[in-house]
Amino acid sequence: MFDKIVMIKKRLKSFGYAGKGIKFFFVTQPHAKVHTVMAFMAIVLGIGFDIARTDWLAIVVAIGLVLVAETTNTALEELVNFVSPDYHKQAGIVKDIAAGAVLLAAITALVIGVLVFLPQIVKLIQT
Ligand SMILES: Nc1ncnc2c1ncn2[C@@H]1O[C@H](COP(=O)(O)OP(=O)(O)OP(=O)(O)O)[C@@H](O)[C@H]1O
Repeated sequence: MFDKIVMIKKRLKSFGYAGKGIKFFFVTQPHAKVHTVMAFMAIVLGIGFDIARTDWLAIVVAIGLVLVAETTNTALEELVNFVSPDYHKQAGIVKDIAAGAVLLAAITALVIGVLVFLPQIVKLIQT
């Protein structure tokens, strides 16, 4: 019983650390604000067009994918800045690849957004 309480406390502490990381991301990264606005717009459009459940799944995955890529990119940038504050070719490659991952996620999200909302917008224009 006591062991279980200790384990639950440890889990809760881990959530706290993760929350600190997410807070750092949203407070320090200008890109976080851009993604938040984009996600908000997608949610408003989804509600406005009353999109299907499967479309909501795609939108939620797209938003999550971009946020996961951006937070991971931020973590890698912090790590690189810590271990290699001076110019180093490999440090640059790590940052470039992490930035590339964000770009890939953003392009995927854009394609999902077009696939979900473009037919709705065309329908709206035609009516
Ligand atoms: N220590 C380094 N050594 C070599 N090249 C680096 C180093 N730091 C940054 N670079 C190069 O400069 C680019 C931009 O790095 P920077 O840290 O400014 O990232 P950023 O994408 O502008 O991040 P942000 O604006 O979110 O802080 C990297 O993608 C990399 O090519």
